[in-house]
Amino acid sequence: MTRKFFVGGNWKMNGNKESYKEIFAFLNENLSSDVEDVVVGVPSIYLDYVKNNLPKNIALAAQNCYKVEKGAFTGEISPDMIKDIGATWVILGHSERRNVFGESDELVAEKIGHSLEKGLHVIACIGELLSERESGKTNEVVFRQMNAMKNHIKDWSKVVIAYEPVWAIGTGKTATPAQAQEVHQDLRKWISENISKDVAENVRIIYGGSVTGSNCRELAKEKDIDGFLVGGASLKKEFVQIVNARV
Ligand SMILES: O=C[C@H](O)COP(=O)(O)O
Repeated sequence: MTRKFFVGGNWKMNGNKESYKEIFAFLNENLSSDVEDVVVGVPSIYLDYVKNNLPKNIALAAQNCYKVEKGAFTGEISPDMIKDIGATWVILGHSERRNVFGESDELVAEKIGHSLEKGLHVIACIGELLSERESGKTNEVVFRQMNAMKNHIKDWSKVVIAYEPVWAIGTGKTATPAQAQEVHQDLRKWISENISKDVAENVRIIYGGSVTGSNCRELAKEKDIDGFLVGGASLKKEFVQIVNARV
């Protein structure tokens, strides 16, 4: 198994040019120059600014995009635009897009398909609500979300799957390592049976939901957890500890 550890920081709708300077400073000072596969997801209006100030070994992601090349879609951005400013990743299907903005499984899947066709790498997010977990539907929900994506993804090598239980996002209630591992393992089995053994073996499945400097090492010990998607803690110095969780 040679899956490379992957850490994404999702800044969500936080910060401004001034506050980002602190983030650039702690990344520049504390992140080893040979880190690989660290990506930050930035509000679209700041992508260009962050691109020009971020350490060069950290890749840049948009937090969303639309499913077509161009046109009359006020307020949207396209994968071509994301690439044009030098970003190489996009986060799609985040639970806030699904649950606050009502994005369906199908829309998320179409956005993923179009982004991949345009040459972006995708962090594809899935995860269940608390009510779904409590009624024993976790696997049903994440498999349904995966199934919608499956029909739109030809090249899985450019996809990282982020399993983010919605009840753990921004709540301080992290899934236990065992809870997260169980879903990651079930996802890998589903991928093996429904996509291919090769994809199941190689695709990175990262965990998101209240990951911090203090809980990241225990989570990172689990064999099917290949990294993290970090919200709140990605704006703080402890992000560096999370990047180094397996070092
Ligand atoms: O994209 C990141 C996730 O929503 C996790 O956010 P959080 O670390 O603030 O819980």
